[in-house]
Amino acid sequence: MATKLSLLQHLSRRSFNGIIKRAPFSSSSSSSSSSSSFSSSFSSSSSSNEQELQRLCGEFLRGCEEDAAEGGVGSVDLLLGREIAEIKLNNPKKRNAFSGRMFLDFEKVVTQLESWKEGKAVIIHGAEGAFCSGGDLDFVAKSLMFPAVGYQMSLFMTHTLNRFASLPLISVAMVRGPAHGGGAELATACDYRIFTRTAEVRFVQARLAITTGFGGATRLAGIIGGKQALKFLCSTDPINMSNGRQLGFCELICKDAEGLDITKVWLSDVFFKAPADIIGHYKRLTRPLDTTALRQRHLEESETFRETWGTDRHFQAKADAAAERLRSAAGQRSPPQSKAKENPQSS
Ligand SMILES: C[C@@H](C(=O)O)C(=O)SCCNC(=O)CCNC(=O)[C@H](O)C(C)(C)COP(=O)(O)OP(=O)(O)OC[C@H]1O[C@@H](n2cnc3c(N)ncnc32)[C@H](O)[C@@H]1OP(=O)(O)O
Repeated sequence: MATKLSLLQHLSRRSFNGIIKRAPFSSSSSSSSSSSSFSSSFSSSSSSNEQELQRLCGEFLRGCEEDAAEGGVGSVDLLLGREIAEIKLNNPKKRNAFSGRMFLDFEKVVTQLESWKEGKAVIIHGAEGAFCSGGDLDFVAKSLMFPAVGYQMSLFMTHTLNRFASLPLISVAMVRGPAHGGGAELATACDYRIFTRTAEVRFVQARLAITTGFGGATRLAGIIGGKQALKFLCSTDPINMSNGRQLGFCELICKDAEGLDITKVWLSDVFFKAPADIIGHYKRLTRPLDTTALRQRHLEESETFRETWGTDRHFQAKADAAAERLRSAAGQRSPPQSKAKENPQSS
């Protein structure tokens, strides 16, 4: 097994050599469609750190562009309404997992929202009965299983989610179905969460022998407190309709079919008496006092992620999790009588 794992890692490294060797990202380069807008929201420290962040994020995006050029699946769609924008994660065959193309799309959507002046709120949701199952495991296996590249992904997503969280809009994650791994982290980047009855937020990273990569641990602790966050991150237990409100993680629970409508009504009832610019001011005035410490913690989270990502232990845990999913899918498919035969006392 060890040889197999090392070989896989070697292959992953090779596939990213091209990306790592390419010319460093520069914010002035206009050739790359994705390199448009890294504002300075990640770190308030020196400009050389800022440049390094931009370089690493740019390298990650160029890898995503390659995936998109090779026909990578899925999209992140933006619908601008009069007061509310909707971001739809759209990769339903993979439970809206994030492909390279979707990482690219997401960054573009955040850039577009940064210049949307009329809006009051943004709702993020997933297509067809799921919120988001984290990173696309096929894209991850093909391209990312190398600590340096995992680190790029982590910096990129943390930075982009910080930009998203800083928008002068009320943000809501409308969670229907699974929000696992990076999907759970995405839900923590919103001001509020509304659950449907099937919502299941699970930080499954510990089972994969990795830590959170998109700033989710820091954010979860900010939402439900450090003591509770520690429990859900280590146990990988779900946050769902039975504990979500009590934890202060979600505001409301509604039927699956009504999720979007209820979210819009709730936004309008609670927030929309205020004009858009006043909402923007209050978003700014209610942000955490010590953003420098927060950013520092996010950087620490990305560095911890790099230590755990792409190790033999991670490969093994990922393979075990995949085998477990196959076993449980096969179990669900087997007819009830054969189960009864295996365990005659079960009826
Ligand atoms: C980036 C990293 C981070 O946090 O930093 C992460 O995100 S780590 C976390 C990475 N994510 C995960 O480990 C979640 C893996 N997925 C699951 O546990 C499960 O699929 C659930 C999300 C609970 C959904 O279960 P459910 O029974 O509803 O559906 P299912 O398992 O039959 O999945 C339907 C189809 O979607 C695919 N599928 C599901 N999740 C996927 C993913 N993340 N990447 C690629 N494909 C995925 C399945 O392989 C299957 O494909 P076929 O129809 O072809 O069989």
